[in-house]
Amino acid sequence: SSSDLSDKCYFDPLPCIPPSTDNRTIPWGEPTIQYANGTTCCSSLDEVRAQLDTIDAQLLQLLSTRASYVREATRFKATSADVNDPSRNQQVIQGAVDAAPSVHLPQIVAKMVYEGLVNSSVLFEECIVSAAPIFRSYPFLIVRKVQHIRLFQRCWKIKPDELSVWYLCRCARPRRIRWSPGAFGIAS
Ligand SMILES: C=C(O[C@@H]1C=C(C(=O)O)C=C[C@H]1O)C(=O)O
Repeated sequence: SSSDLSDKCYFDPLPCIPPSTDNRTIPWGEPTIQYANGTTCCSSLDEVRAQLDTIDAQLLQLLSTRASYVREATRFKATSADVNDPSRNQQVIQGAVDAAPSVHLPQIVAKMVYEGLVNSSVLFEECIVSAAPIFRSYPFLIVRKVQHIRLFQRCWKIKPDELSVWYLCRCARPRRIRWSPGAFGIAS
């Protein structure tokens, strides 16, 4: 029956079915969504799209949360070459494809959405890693002249606004040495 054939649309690979040339009278068939209270959906394309818009907004929120963890993953990767983990990508995609039938999700949707998810996440992570400043921390830095700060910056690729770097400020009184955290360029 036609129901047997549409069941196959939930599995990858999709069945080879010759394209239909029928010109149907719409809406055809019966509503395929049943709510717990016994009512059904949907009676118009607008009603379908209103539901899709609500679901897409929920997906967007979940994708945002996922992206924040994807970003967090970069903190455990030393180089941009470490970002892409093909075996983990495959595990994530295959896990979704395998679980799809249990939640009545077409496997082709699971496969392509999760492929897009991991591939785009890798691009996002590569951008984050490339944009991140090189961060080195030092216990202290003895500085008497602004030129020395500039030299240190050049040698160690330290940015002047990195608060982890402290400068030692020698004050007017000899032997009295004061520790000050702060931005470069204002030391004497
Ligand atoms: C998030 C990670 O980085 C990449 C992105 C992945 C994802 O979006 O699930 C999986 C593996 C990595 O290619 C990770 O290593 O877990």
